[in-house]
Amino acid sequence: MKQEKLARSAIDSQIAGLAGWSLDEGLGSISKTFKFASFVEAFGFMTKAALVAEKLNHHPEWFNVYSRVEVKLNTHDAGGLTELDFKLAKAMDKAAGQID
Ligand SMILES: C[C@H](O)[C@H](O)[C@H]1CNC2=NC(N)=NC(=O)C2=N1
Repeated sequence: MKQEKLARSAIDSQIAGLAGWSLDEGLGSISKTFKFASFVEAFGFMTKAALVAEKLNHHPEWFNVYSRVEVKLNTHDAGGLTELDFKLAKAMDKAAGQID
């Protein structure tokens, strides 16, 4: 399904409903750093998030060191942010909430 790139107004209202996510310069992506109590918890989060990402066919750019996971979301096919990025962001927040 072709995803439409969101306009600034739609991005603003979507980000207002999220906690801890920030809009990157150029409005091309959103980012969040998740912190956990241990590497095992961080990796558990990544495992949960990976399964959701695969189901959505929408994949994060992420970076992990020990208990920290830095996540960046965008839709490369659309060259910007789409509904799918916000869907995955919410699913990742949920996955993180199930960890600690
Ligand atoms: C061919 C395949 O469906 C596409 O490349 C999908 C896969 N996962 C994706 N993930 C993300 N984040 N953006 C995309 O545009 C995207 N496209």
